[in-house]
Amino acid sequence: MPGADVTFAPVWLGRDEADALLAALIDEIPWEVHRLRMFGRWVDAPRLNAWIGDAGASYRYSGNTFEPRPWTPALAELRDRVQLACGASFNSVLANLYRDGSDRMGWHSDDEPELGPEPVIASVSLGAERAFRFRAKAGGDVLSIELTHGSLLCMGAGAQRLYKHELPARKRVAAPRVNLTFRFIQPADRRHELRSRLW
Ligand SMILES: O=C(O)CCC(=O)C(=O)O
Ligand SMILES: [Fe+2]
Repeated sequence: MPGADVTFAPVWLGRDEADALLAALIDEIPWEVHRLRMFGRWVDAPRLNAWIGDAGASYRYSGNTFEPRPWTPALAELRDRVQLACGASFNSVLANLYRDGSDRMGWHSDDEPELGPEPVIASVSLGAERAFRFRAKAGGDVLSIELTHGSLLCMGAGAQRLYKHELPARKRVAAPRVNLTFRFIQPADRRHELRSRLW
């Protein structure tokens, strides 16, 4: 991917560990339906979500402000390992539960101001294998990769600034998939500093 620092480990977790983690997360995460503002209307997100993180790591997207829920035991342990693997620090995670192949996420970049100018975002996938697609904002071909059970995708510099990504529906899939995107939310005072530097 020209200009973007993206790495992918298809078998980051072994099968037994990935199976156990999938079951634990479906059970212990407080899943909810997030309502999103789209083209002036409020709609239910086509998946379940939870925003989890350190106190103060609140996140604004699609017309909402989400206050973080506390780390669960499995997520706190996983965060430490993801930090080592991707070489970055994370204070929060957006958890996505795709109940079956109809659940999906549309084209977007994770470029909200609280993520800072060149965020590192680490994405762990568990459960049903689904396609993940990148498209350069400048145009050109779509790049598709299969996000396997137990895989780790690190999206670094350039990935959000230059590209959009999506998780399209895959109707034949009946099994659930959990995806975790670990993020670093800039503290509120630092956000102010980042914004005022633009003026
Ligand atoms: O489910 C995925 O693999 C992608 C999730 C995603 O792009 C996000 O949470 O921002
Ligand atoms: Fe994303």
